[in-house]
Amino acid sequence: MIELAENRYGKSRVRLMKVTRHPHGHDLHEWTVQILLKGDFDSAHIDGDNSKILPTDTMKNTVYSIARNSTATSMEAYAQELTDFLLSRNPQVSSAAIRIESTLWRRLTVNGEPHPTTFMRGSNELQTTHVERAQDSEFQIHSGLDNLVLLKTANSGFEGYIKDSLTTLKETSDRLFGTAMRAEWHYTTTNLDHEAVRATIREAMLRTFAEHDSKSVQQTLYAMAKSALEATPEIDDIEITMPNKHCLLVDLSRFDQDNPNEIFVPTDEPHGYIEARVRRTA
Ligand SMILES: O=c1[nH]c(=O)c2[nH]c(=O)[nH]c2[nH]1
Repeated sequence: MIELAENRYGKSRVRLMKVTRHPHGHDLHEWTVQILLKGDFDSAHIDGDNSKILPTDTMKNTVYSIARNSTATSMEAYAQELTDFLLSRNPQVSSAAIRIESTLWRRLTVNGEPHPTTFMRGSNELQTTHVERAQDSEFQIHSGLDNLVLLKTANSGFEGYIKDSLTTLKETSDRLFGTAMRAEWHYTTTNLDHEAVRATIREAMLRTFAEHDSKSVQQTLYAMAKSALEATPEIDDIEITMPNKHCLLVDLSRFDQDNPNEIFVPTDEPHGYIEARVRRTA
C-alpha cells in the first residue's frame, strides 16, 4: 500500500516593497514573503483534480492586495491579516503559515538630518517572522533575525576541551570570535508591540555578546539566549544558531616576525556550528 503521508504547498520568495506616504516623509519596508498551506489537497495529488487548489499565482497576488489595504505597523501584524484572509476564503485549507524576511533599509542622513524620502541599504541582517494558524485556532508567532554578523576581538578563549590522537587545535585564552547568528523566539501572546519587543531582544543579545567573558561559543550563545528571555516576559523560548567563523592566526615566524594576536586569516569554511534552544520553565 502507498499513501500520501503529508503535503503542503504555496508561494515562496514573493518580493514586496511598501512605501507608506506621510505628509512629513515616507516609511519603507522590503519584505520577502512565503505562504504555505496545508489542507484537503489529496484529490489534486492522487487524481489530478485541481478543484480544491488555490493557484500559487493567486497567493502571490493576495500578498500585494492585502499589503495595499493593510494598516499593520509590523510584519507580524501583516502576516496575521494575510493568514486570516486566506483561511476565511478557503475552507479546504486547514492551516496557513506565513514566513516573512525583512531587509534592512536605513533612512539616509543628509547634512546631519534624517532625509524624509531617501534610504540606504543597511547590513545583510534580516528580521524574520513565522506566523501560523489552523482554522478555528490561535496564532502561533515566532519571530527572529538572521545573518547578524558579529565579531569580538577580546574576552574569548577556548581551553580545557578533549585532546586525543587527532587533536591539533591549540588552546587559547585570547582569540577572535566571529559569527553570523540566527535567532528565533516564540511569543506567548499575540497582543503586543512586536517592533518594541524585537528591539529589546536584539539589544539584550548584542549587549551580552559584547560583555560576555566567553569560554566557548556554546557558553556565550546560552548567555545571550538567557538575557533575551530575562529581558522579555512576552517570549518563552528562543533558538540561536551561531556558526563559529574562525579567524586563524597567521604564522609570521617564517619571516622572523612575531604575531601578538594582530594578523589573522578569516575563514568561512569549514566552520563550527553551534545551536541551542533555551526556554523558560516557570
Ligand atoms: O567555542 C568553541 N566551541 C567548540 O566546540 C569548538 N571546537 C573548536 O574546534 N573550536 C571551538 N570553539
